[in-house]
Amino acid sequence: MTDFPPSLLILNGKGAGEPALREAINQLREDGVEIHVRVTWEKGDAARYLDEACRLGVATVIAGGGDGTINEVATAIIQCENSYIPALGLLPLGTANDFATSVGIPDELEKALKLAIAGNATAIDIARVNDKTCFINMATGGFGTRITSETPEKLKAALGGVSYLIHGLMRMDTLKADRCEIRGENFHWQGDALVIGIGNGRQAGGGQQLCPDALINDGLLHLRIFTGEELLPALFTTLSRPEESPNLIDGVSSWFEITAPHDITFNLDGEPMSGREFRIETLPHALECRLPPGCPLLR
Ligand SMILES: Nc1ncnc2c1ncn2[C@@H]1O[C@H](COP(=O)(O)OP(=O)(O)OP(=O)(O)O)[C@@H](O)[C@H]1O
Ligand SMILES: [Mg+2]
Repeated sequence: MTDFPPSLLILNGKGAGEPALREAINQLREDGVEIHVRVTWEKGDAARYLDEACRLGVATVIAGGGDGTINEVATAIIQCENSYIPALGLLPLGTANDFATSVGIPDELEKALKLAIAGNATAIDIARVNDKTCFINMATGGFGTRITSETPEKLKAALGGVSYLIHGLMRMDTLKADRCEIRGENFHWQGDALVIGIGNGRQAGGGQQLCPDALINDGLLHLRIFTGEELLPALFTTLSRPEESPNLIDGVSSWFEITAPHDITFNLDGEPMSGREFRIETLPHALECRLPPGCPLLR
């Protein structure tokens, strides 16, 4: 175990109190593994800790948290100007953990931690929105957006991924289609959208497979639009039997442009961003990530 390369774990403060994690870290250290731990309090902390990781020269920066934490660490990695850039490791400690779940990170904390430190580093894509904000997993707009961005923190903590769906059902009064226009390579669509999913990864909102064929290292984004003509019934048949639904529009492109006459809120890995114009593009092979063998999201 002593030949494990050094790493720095960036732990989201929300999940830092876990005694099993302390135990697992202590065990690794006893086995001679060099592992630094830093805890975040607010947005921006992950980027500051990445600077420290570079100074320490660690091989891996582990994102300990949910999709939002992975997003912050991955964004900091691709913006890093150091000559040696650490790989990303994943330790799922969030609510939905959609990215980590879909790439096959083990549930068991100790196994996930070992994989994060010593797994094979593979180049993966990231998506960038309006030349600035990134997402590594999914951007969801419309109804799904409201589900995630309005789920109260406490409910999230108590119910895990399921709370996204329950909260969405409680807030059916907010269900409303958004008119928009979407362009991509060989793609153009205009109409009323209920949910828009744009995926580098496949699932969002606690297990909803919005882009079931997406791969994270193919340089492409997968788009799925749930059209709004039939509102609620459409959404439920679509989520349960996607292959039979007349309410789905799919597209694949390395970029998409979305414009709307009213503000759309997109959730980028679970963190909201509003506007009327979005240009989303992939940055192919922008960072290295330690993934399990046979990861289903690699081509
Ligand atoms: N100590 C802290 N307490 C509360 N929030 C924090 C803390 N540190 C960071 N954050 C914020 O937590 C958010 C990211 O949370 P994250 O996505 O990792 O967990 P989650 O939302 O519970 O899980 P998931 O996205 O997988 O459902 C970011 O907005 C970040 O700024
Ligand atoms: Mg989150």
